Amino acid sequence: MSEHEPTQARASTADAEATVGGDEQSIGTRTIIEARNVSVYYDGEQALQTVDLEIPRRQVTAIIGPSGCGKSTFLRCINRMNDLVDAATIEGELRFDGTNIYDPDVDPVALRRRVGMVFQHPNPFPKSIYDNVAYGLRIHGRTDNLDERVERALKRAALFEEVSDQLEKSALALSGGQQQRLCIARCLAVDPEIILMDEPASALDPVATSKIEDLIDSLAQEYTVIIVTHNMQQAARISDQTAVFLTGGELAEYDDTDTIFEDPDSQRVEDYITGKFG
Ligand SMILES: Nc1ncnc2c1ncn2[C@@H]1O[C@H](COP(=O)(O)OP(=O)(O)OP(=O)(O)O)[C@@H](O)[C@H]1O
Repeated sequence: MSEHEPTQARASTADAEATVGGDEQSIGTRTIIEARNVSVYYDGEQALQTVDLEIPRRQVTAIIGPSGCGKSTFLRCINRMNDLVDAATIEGELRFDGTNIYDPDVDPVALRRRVGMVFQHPNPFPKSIYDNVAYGLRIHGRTDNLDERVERALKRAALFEEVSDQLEKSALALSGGQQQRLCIARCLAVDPEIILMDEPASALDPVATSKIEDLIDSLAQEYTVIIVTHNMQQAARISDQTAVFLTGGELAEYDDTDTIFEDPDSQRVEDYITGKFG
């Protein structure tokens, strides 16, 4: 399928890199996130069940499943956003480049610079377009060549051409799709390695959605993208791997996207994919 050609090309690049430097390095190079027995509880109620999952670098991994099955919970584990939820407790290990991000000496703020996040509803600050993108750079004290950094982030988010002559305009005056690409630019400005996206296009119209999908495809050349989506066609179009969570927070199946959609292992996943429930 032609839609999948770019992803196949990315997979080959990752595999080629993975072979550099012997076995140990090859595993470390290809896998960026490794979840081992990750369980999450909210006030003692289990929302994720002993999830084991390895996410490869510089590819798009989709997380799908019915409402309430723990997709966002898993995504929020990867940048420790669940730390901000008092009711949440997490068990197991979640390794980022081999380091357990829940080790006591890991600084969640530093982690969140490396693992950026984009939410369902675009949430630009009530500031100018420029100041939105510069925000994280200023917080992290990276203000040298600020104009260049802002421009680069806007270009990477495929927004620069549309806003280059109005950088001082309020971000809130942009369309919903532009606001979402601005939020992606804000996230990219601080050079993350992973971008978490929680239904980034579900509040957008089809044209804006298609722009976000094209952008995700190009971002995966430089970044690891992990996206939660309710839209199965979207997962099939843009992702290399798909993880299917089912009710109760169980990871039912995880495989190449083509396999999940064309030849899933279990009847339950097939029923979900074919819309029998969910
Ligand atoms: N802050 C919270 N406090 C208590 N329970 C929560 C909290 N966040 C999520 N939950 C519960 O955890 C379970 C998983 O929720 P989560 O939002 O991760 O699911 P989801 O698959 O992303 O759902 P949706 O597709 O509807 O967004 C649900 O039962 C939800 O009610």
